[in-house]
Amino acid sequence: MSTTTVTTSTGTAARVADAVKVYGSGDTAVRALDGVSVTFPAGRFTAIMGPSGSGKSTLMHCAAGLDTLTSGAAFIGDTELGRLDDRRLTLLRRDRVGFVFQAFNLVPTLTVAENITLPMDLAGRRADAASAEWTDALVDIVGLRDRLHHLPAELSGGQQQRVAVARAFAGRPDVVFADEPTGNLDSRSGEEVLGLLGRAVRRMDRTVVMVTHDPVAAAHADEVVFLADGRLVDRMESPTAERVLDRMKAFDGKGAPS
Ligand SMILES: Nc1ncnc2c1ncn2[C@@H]1O[C@H](COP(=O)(O)OP(=O)(O)OP(=O)(O)O)[C@@H](O)[C@H]1O
Repeated sequence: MSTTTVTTSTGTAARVADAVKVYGSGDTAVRALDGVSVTFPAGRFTAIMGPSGSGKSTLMHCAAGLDTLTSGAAFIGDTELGRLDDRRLTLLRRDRVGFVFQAFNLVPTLTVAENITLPMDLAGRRADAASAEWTDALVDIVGLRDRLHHLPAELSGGQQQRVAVARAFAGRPDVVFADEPTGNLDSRSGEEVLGLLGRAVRRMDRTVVMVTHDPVAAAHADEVVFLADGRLVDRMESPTAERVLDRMKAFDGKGAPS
């Protein structure tokens, strides 16, 4: 089954070039990103790791168009985010980007089914037969068919996050950004969610970029990029939890390794 909608000619789902992000100004200025260039290839699962405060969330937010860079450029496909006005940026986020957050962020008054289709309903895309078929397939993939008419509060945390994963992929976005998606889950539910993200990439040609603290979570990715002090300091293909943990130990207490 080919479900890919938009990938670019370069096979790049998202990227940032010479990304600098400075919070505040003067003596209190914090350089959260200090010249990061990184590509997130289409059809791949990339994890972003690094010590606390290294700039992981800032990178994700700027790459996803949730925040703006101080200098440099961020692209979704071939579209440079800094060139879009607010309205076009909002539409791009709605139509081409999916999000999974640590806190699930489901709408409590909507059922599981309504939460999953919400982005498409907002975009007026529900009538499309292919979209309906895709959503139906997603419901099975995330294993929520028997919960479709429940409210989020009636689900476990793991089930709620699976709804959030289905919602993120529902509009067949170019890229899904996940910020600590297993941070609120026990290890079994976390494994289920990570397995889902991995299957979406490998079996359905999706693209995932995930920020995580957890080497076990990062091991589900095809590649890990490591940040330290706002800089990209390493990349690791085909990670294992053990190798990621070893790499992270090198950061302990001393920021970027020399
Ligand atoms: N809104 C903000 N205002 C000022 N400084 C900020 C803001 N957001 C982040 N920072 C600072 O920017 C740096 C990078 O923060 P960021 O949250 O991106 O790191 P992180 O690697 O995601 O950290 P963690 O793993 O602890 O979530 C930190 O020094 C942080 O204190």
